[in-house]
Amino acid sequence: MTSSLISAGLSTTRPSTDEGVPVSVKIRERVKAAKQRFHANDNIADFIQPGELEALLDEVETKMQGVLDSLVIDTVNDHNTESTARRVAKMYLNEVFKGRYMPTPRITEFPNAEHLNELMIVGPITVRSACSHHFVPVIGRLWIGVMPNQSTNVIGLSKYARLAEWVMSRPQIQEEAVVQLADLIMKKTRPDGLALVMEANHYCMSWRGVRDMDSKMLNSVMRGVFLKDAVLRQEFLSLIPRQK
Ligand SMILES: Nc1nc2c(ncn2[C@@H]2O[C@H](COP(=O)(O)OP(=O)(O)OP(=O)(O)O)[C@@H](O)[C@H]2O)c(=O)[nH]1
Repeated sequence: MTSSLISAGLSTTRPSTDEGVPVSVKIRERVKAAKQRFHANDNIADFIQPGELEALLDEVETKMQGVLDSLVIDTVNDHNTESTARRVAKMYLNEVFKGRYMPTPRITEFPNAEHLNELMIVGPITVRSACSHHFVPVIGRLWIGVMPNQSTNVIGLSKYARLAEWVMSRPQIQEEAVVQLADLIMKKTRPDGLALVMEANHYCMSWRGVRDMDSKMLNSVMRGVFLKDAVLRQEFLSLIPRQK
């Protein structure tokens, strides 16, 4: 009787083997075990367990405080920066890089009852991202052209903007961001064709570095019928009102 009580007590107080292991390490080990990538512009939501995002926020706050300390900023006496480490951690995890940590937005699908296969364009969708190199803003706009498939469902118009936000709210480079978004829309909607144009200001070129205020980066991705049909491609490009 006594011995069974003692062993029961022992088993409830025994420390778990990963106690003290930073939550970022636990998440990283899961991603590695699944042989997945965790580049800056990858989504890792599948590897984060309930409650871990809050623990990750605490961990990033602590590390950010270390950065402020190394920048020799008196966060104890400076009322402006005393909560900056927490603010920056929240901004990264819950706002500007949330597309790494949150699952894919839910997409409402509607039957393509009329078997429509006419060109549809949505835009300009505002792009808010950050460059992977310096973590400073990339702000721009994008246009999406879709040639629906007569036999697949159509998705709600706002969902293009939601998918774009999910992909862009990660550290990105523009060339990879547009390809990621095109792949995602192709996977979700299976249209006959997809055209995507993005133009953006990169603050790493204006706020710092060469400090060129006017140059933008422009790029496009064409898939399916937009690749094969030059007239359709031209129709899309002529309809997007870029100069406004
Ligand atoms: N191709 C591409 N380059 C980008 C993008 N965003 C930023 N860059 C560039 O990435 C480069 C990073 O270059 P590095 O030479 O490693 O960094 P750096 O020494 O800070 O460079 P400078 O910006 O020239 O001062 C810079 O030339 C940026 O302009 C992007 O979306 N695509």
